This record gives sequence, C-alpha cells and structure tokens, in this order.
Amino acid sequence: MATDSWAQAVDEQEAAAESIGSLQIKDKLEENGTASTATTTAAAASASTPAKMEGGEGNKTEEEDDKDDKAAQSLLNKLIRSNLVNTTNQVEVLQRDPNSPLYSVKSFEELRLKPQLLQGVYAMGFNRPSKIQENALPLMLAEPPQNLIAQSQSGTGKTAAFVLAMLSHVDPNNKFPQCLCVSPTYELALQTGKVIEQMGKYYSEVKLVYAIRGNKLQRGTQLQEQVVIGTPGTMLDWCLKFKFIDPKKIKVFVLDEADVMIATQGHQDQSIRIQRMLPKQCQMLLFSATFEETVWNFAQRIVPDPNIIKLKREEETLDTIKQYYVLCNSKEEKFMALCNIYGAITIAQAMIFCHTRKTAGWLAGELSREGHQVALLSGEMQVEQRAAVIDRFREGKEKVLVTTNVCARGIDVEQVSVVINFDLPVDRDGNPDNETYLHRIGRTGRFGKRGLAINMVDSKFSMNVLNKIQDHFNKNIEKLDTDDLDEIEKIAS
Ligand SMILES: Nc1ncnc2c1ncn2[C@@H]1O[C@H](COP(=O)(O)OP(=O)(O)OP(=O)(O)O)[C@@H](O)[C@H]1O
Repeated sequence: MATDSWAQAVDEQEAAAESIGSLQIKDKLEENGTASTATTTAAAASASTPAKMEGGEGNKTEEEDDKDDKAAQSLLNKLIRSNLVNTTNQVEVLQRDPNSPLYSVKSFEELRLKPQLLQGVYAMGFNRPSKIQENALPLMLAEPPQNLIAQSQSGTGKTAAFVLAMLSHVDPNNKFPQCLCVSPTYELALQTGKVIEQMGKYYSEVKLVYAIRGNKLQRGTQLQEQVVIGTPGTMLDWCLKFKFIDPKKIKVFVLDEADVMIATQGHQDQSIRIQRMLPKQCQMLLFSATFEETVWNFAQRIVPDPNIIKLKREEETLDTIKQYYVLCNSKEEKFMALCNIYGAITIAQAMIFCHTRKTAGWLAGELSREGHQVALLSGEMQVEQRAAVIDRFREGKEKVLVTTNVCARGIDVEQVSVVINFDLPVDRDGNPDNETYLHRIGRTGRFGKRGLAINMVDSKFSMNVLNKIQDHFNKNIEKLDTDDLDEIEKIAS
C-alpha cells in the first residue's frame, strides 16, 4: 500500500471499485486463460466499465459531491459523447524552437502512420484529424521526440491524439513497458484504455495492461505489455515498490486530464515522482481541458522544454438569448408560473436548474403529475445512470430535464430551446455565480439561434442575486408577468 496522504484518497476511491475491478479481471482471465494480469491485447474485447463513480450518496453532503465533481463530469462527458465537439476557434501553438517549421496535417495519411494504426483510425470512423490533432500529432510523432503540453476543451480529440502517439512509438518486438499513461481515476483510466484497445485493434502485437488497484500481480512479475495505463498510485507502486515496470525503459509518458488530476490532493506529487524516475529523453505529454494557474504550474514541473498547444473554448455569449425573470413568493408559486409558461408557449425541450436535489426531485414529481415527460438528473445517481438520462433527453424521449448544478455544470448537452433557473445560481457563500449562469444559459441559443432563458425570483435575496447578474453582464433582464398569457406568448415570437 502506498503511504502518502494523497494515495489514501486513491486507495479509498479504488477500494470502492475493487470488487468490480477484480470481477472484471477474473472474467478476462477466464476468457484469455492467461496468468495473473488484466492484460488486454489491442485486439481483445474491451473491458466493461464499472459503474462505481458516484456523484454522492448515503451520508455524503452535497459539498462533498462537489469534490468528486470534476472527475465525474469528465467521465460523464466521455460517456455521453459520440462525436467531436464543434469548434471554430483557432489553435495557438507555442513552439519550443520557434525557428523550426510549424507542421500541421489535414489528413491521417500525411502522418505516415503504421498501416495497422491507420486501419484502426478509420475503423473508429475518423476521416480527418480534429483541430487539435492537426497540430499535436506532427509534433508528437516527430523525431527526435518533443514534449508537449496541450489544452483544449473536452471532446476535441486529445485522447485519440495521444493514444495514436503512444501506439506509434511502441516497438512491438520489445516485450516490456514503453509507454505509461496516467489518468486521475480508475474509471477514466478504463475509458482511455478502451480507446487504446479500439485504435490498436489491428495492431495485435501491442499489448496493454491496466495499473489499477483491482489488478494484483504476483511479486516478481516483469510486465511484457508495451503500454501501461493506470492511476498514479498503482503506477508508482508498480515502478518503485514492486518493480513490475522498469521506468528507465519508458519512451512516452502521458499525463491525462491534468486539471482533474490536481483536484485530488497529492495526485500531483505522485505524478511528479513517477516522472522523476523516467529517462531524460522520454517524451512527456500533458493534456488538460483547462489551464488555470495551478494546472499550468503543475504542467511545467512535469514537462520540461515543452511545446504548447492551446485551443480556446468557444466564447459563450448572451447576445442571442432573451432573458426574463418572474417574481414569485414560494416554490409552489414558481411551479405555477412554470405551468403557465408551458400552457402559453410551445417548448420543444427545456432544462430546469434547481439549487438542491430535494427541490429538483420535488419539481420533477410535480411536473410529471401535470403530464410532462420529465427526466431527473440527480446527485445520487451513478455516472452511468446520469449518462443514460442525458442520452434519453438528447434523443428527445423526455422533453424536460430537471437537474441540480452539481450534476450539470460542465456537461455538454445539446441545444435546448428554453433554460429555466428555478433557482438562481449562487456559490457556497450565496454570491451570484456568473460563470454558471452563463454556462447554463449558454445551453440555449446556440449556433446563432435565438434562445429563451427564464429566471425564477422568490425572495429579496434572489432579486438581489438577479440584479448583480444583470450588472455583471451589463444586460437587462426583463420582468415577465406569468399571469398574463398574451405577454408570455409574445416572448416566444
Ligand atoms: N479525428 C476525429 N474524427 C472524428 N471523431 C473523432 C476524431 N478524434 C476523436 N474523435 C471522437 O470525438 C470524441 C471526442 O474525442 P476525445 O475523447 O479524443 O476528446 P478529448 O479532448 O480527449 O475529450 P476528453 O477531454 O473528454 O477526454 C470521441 O468520441 C472520439 O472518438
């Protein structure tokens, strides 16, 4: 067992997943008839995903849920996403050597990939590199290897890019680990492992092993797999304590989801300790969806002399969104107002945000009693259940999605026509949460269409929050009288 405090967090998290992990590994062993590793060949069927990361349940408080949030959201986004995120923003490349020519590719052929890998790429349905891949892939595949720090929002093709780089650098004739990939959680490691398996489907000489808590190896094992994916605790143990991996032979080190990684106390120390064991010439690659200062500081410690690629997030704007507020005195009145709005205008799909799970649950119940097809996204749900709810909503099976902020912050749900803040977004100190407001409202009115946002105000306090939001965005939010049907009809025109 690892001894540091950070490792405890991973231990706890992985211990929860252990029973499922062992089962899964056992299945795999029975399937493959192999010795004691959860190895998969690139051609093997991919591992099933355990449903163990929870937004919170039992005696967990909502604030505690928030801590698991980043990893859960990242996983959720991966589960619900089947395509690249559309972005028109430009890529910014800062080269270590500004005099060397800047390469970018518009096709996978230009990269001169091994035929087995090209076949894997096309089998995954990729026709051409994504924006970030255009620039990152030539850099990552260059000789001599170059270090890279890359930032772009979730869903822009980072995982596929570094998986391709790892598989390209592996020498299948060498039966020992050559690429290490560190992910913040057990579940995220499994997701990335799946991508490695898919992309390496036609490259069966390359083998993958999961360095995750549930995978117990015999002492003295020398790994033969070329690619190792895992969480930092187990990865460090396998390198340092058990010596299953010889870190001196590693050619590529990938640190995925750096922003999620540093959210867990101590994860970064562990990653740095792994990195220190690697040879100087090892290629260091670090990926992150965001680049706040803490991530940046961490990235610079892990990746010496980096090239840097950034893809800015699409700016969210309130310009095409009509915003209103409704004055009420209680949650029951807010519900009545909501019914009036539904009675007056046709709403294709709406997302309704509540402050607590309790309110969300109550509102979902009331709305379905009124005959609405309602989906509820709640903190008690496991991530896989949440993904299923979002999938159904996106398919239009339900027309209303009621949710709390904890569940929906950062989630890429496709366009909805109306967003309703049943409760206004505030942070833990009760101050207006402008960023969340923008993100919620940004769900509507995308791609140039006009969207509608309605805020429910039920106290002096929430009126004050609304005023501050108006001031912040310098945008007037008009009052709407929901007892006047004509007036409501007008807002939809
Ligand atoms: N070149 C491509 N063409 C088409 N689809 C792609 C391409 N690259 C990746 N994808 C698909 O787009 C989705 C997002 O890609 P990927 O998971 O690599 O993004 P990401 O930036 O790593 O996201 P996250 O930060 O959430 O992990 C996946 O479903 C992936 O299969």
